[in-house]
Amino acid sequence: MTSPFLEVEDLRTVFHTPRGDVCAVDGVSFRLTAGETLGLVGESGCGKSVLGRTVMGLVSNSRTATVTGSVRVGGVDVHGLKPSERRRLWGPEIGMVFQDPMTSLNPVKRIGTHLTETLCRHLGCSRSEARKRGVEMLREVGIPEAARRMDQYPHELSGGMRQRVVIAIALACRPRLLIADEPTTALDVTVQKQILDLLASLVADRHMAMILVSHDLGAVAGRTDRVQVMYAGRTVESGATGSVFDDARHPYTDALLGSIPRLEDPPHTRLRTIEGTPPDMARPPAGCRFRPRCARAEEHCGHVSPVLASLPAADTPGAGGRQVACHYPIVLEGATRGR
Ligand SMILES: Nc1ncnc2c1ncn2[C@@H]1O[C@H](COP(=O)(O)OP(=O)(O)OP(=O)(O)O)[C@@H](O)[C@H]1O
Repeated sequence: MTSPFLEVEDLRTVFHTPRGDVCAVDGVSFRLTAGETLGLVGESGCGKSVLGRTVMGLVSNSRTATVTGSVRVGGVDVHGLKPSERRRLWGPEIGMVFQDPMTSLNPVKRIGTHLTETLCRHLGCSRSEARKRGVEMLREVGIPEAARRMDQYPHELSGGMRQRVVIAIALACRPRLLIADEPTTALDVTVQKQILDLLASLVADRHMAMILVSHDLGAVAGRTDRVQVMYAGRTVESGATGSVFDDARHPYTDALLGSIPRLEDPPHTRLRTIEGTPPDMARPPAGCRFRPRCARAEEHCGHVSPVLASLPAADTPGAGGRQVACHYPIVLEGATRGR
């Protein structure tokens, strides 16, 4: 079996705020091998971005945050490193693409400067070599007239082109892991698919591992091998993407999937919505955090937190590794377990 390139074990990220401690990521674990892609999904505020940033080491132990558990990248404990050592992982080991390309690009620097600075700093290229490689990278991410674009400023490019530049920068040092945090949220809907498909094909060509963070289930469907559904800082369900989407077991996953409009639905079909709002993370409810919004909840759910447990292989034919954290998971018709 291939050893995992990324190992996240029982990761907890707690922010110390004036309102009290906010446990944004609460005991999350997963592993990724080279060439494997993971979708992290859930509603706004469930901890997806904080998880991505903690994996990268952008959030670490400080006066305002406490990180426990472990993140190992290529066997190296990210949070055991000094800040300067951690920064050396960014580029050659881990690349990151954020939501809004304008926050990643410096508006007063030319596109070429962004790329050549990254290549010179991390790979020790000469300026002419870095420029040559920069042009190649822009071509690889589908930017026409790449040489001319090198001399332009970010504002001279469309939003989609800017995000392609950010992807080129993130991949310039050939990282082994890419974390893409809502990479298309700020883009026009017609450009979103192009960028997601570009990311998926680059990651496959380079046999990289990728974490695709998204609130949009459609974005991760068909573009990730596995999916991890998060609710209020915790993993509520995980497994092979197709298996989770076809056969959701957690009531939250089921509700999320039910809120996606489908072309085959008759006209005027009402979309299902999830009643209520996610909990205040400074004061999460006791027991199962989804209980106040869950139609299947029993009294017990308000007292005891469900643990993330593996489903029996016989219960999920053809889809090993399914896990769910629910006292009363949805069961297939004809099954004897649950309700
Ligand atoms: N620096 C911080 N200090 C205090 N709380 C924070 C900080 N960063 C994030 N949080 C809180 O952590 C929780 C998780 O935030 P996070 O940004 O990870 O959510 P998300 O699932 O990525 O949502 P979105 O899709 O809206 O970005 C939220 O309650 C948020 O308010």
